[in-house]
Amino acid sequence: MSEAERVPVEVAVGVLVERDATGREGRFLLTSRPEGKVYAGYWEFPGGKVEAGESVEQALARELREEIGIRIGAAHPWQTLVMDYPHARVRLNFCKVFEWTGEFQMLEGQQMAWASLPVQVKPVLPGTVPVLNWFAEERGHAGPTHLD
Ligand SMILES: Nc1nc2c([nH]c(=O)n2[C@H]2C[C@H](O)[C@@H](COP(=O)(O)OP(=O)(O)OP(=O)(O)O)O2)c(=O)[nH]1
Repeated sequence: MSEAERVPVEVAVGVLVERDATGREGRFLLTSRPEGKVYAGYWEFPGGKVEAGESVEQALARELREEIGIRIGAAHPWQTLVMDYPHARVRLNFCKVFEWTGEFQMLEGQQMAWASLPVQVKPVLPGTVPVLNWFAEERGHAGPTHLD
């Protein structure tokens, strides 16, 4: 099958963003991919594959509970992006999340980092780079968005 014909796997991705009292957006949460997964150790936004019968929002709530131990409030659909990796073609459904409850627990042995631009943790996953560019646009950030 050619690249263009591969049906994308739907992925729900949570972009947790801190907001101040005026609603201005601040730091966002990055997590590292656990050992044993493709791109282990690369930094991304938490999330995972949508299972049969689930909506993106349901998948996101489940993944964030399973992976980082929190319960989320509303998921706000933000951007979508299809990425072709050698291992899979994925459609990333990025949702912003501003409200959650519970303590963060890295239940798969990941690491977490509250980040702002330019992101200091590395390496970042290829699918993370466009998100940093969207943040840069929204925030009027000029210059690099992450370290190489
Ligand atoms: N979670 C997440 N996945 C991303 C991001 N950017 C990106 O390209 N991806 C890709 C990597 C993977 O190919 C796919 C997500 O699959 P995954 O392996 O994390 O999903 P999962 O937790 O359901 O994993 P599994 O049950 O199959 O082990 O999307 C991102 O920011 N977050």
